[in-house]
Amino acid sequence: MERGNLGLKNCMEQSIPVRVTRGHQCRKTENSYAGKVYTYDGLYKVVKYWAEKGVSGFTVYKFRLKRLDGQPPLTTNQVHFTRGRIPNSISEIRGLVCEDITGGLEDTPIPVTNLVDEPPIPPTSFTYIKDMKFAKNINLPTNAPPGCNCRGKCTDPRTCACAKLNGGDFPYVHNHGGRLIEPKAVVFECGPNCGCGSDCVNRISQRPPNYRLEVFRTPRMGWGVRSWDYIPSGAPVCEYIGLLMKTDDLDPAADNSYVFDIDCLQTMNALDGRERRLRDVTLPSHVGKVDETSESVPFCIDAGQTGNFARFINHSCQPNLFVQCVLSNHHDIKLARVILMAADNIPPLKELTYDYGYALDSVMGPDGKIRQMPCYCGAAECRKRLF
Ligand SMILES: C[S@@+](CC[C@H](N)C(=O)[O-])C[C@H]1O[C@@H](n2cnc3c(N)ncnc32)[C@H](O)[C@@H]1O
Repeated sequence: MERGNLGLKNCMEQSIPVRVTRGHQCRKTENSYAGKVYTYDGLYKVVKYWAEKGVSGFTVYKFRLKRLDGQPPLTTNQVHFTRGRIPNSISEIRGLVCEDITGGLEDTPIPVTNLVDEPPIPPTSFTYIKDMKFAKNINLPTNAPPGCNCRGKCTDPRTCACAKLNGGDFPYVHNHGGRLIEPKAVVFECGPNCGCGSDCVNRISQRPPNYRLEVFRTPRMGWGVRSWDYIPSGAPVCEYIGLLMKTDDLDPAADNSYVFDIDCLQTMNALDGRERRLRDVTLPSHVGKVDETSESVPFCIDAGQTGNFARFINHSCQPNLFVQCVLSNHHDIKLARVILMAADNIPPLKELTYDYGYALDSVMGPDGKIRQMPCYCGAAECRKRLF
């Protein structure tokens, strides 16, 4: 015996458990280069081995493995189960109430389904946009950062000026269409004055969303969003798009459920420690000061009337997305782009969620009284209140 066979025999004789990984065939288009998806099955004990003649006449060793008790149930069946539920065409979508909420604006249509209401209704009173709108009194900085001198794609972090802003390396890696290596205080992407093109690894969040998404009616949280595709950890899912405006101009009496405060300080502080986040980048002085003493943030994105699908993403106390502030066209941190990124490997059909970041008792009604909202995220560690 040699290599794997010998290893398994030794594990049996010395009672050492082995880790089992199973390979499942999948279409090559489903985010797999090899045409296989692998799932971890857990720890097994090798209970027996024997030799047989294989089909080509060689001796083949076979092993019987028994799964150890006390481990979480196998997820192997779920891999087949969720794939089986993903529609192949519009006519297969159950509960379809709108074929494409984007009205053709996004490259991939986003259908809306409702299997909850009777009669089923689509979302109302909102217009889909895919690019940010700006309130009249918002002036984006006009002096775009000088950028890098790279050509084509940025590849050498030692010479790329944008990599230097990110602490000396590129924040993203290319694989799976581009993934953020780890959450950062702020990500500096390449911008209009950089020599590189749209394929550059340091422009990943500027590319259009490339997952097959669905807006669906949840039983208790209104509309929600899920993906039919597997989303790898660190992949940008979308930018929060709506009307960028001054927070002071919000009508306190209006329904502000779709307002996202551009609060990079809060995301840098990892939502009061609820999120894992490294303070690994010292902010260059030119990005503008985040006022650590101020209670309110100067700018917000209101997606109430107009917005993209990010406005339908619900809160969870154990979310699978996180908020990443990104600077590209300018370096004013108060007006950073808000990108939602995968915090985990997200299997198909799992609802996409992020932590809205509210501190409890922090939301006041127009009457000045504290408002409370129950949380229905269903997470094991749910705080039971959104705010
Ligand atoms: C940005 S919207 C999200 C989309 C929304 N569900 C819809 O139907 O359009 C925020 C609102 O969704 C609801 N919501 C989001 N997450 C929730 C949660 N975990 N528990 C209860 N309601 C939630 C609340 O009504 C909240 O004000």
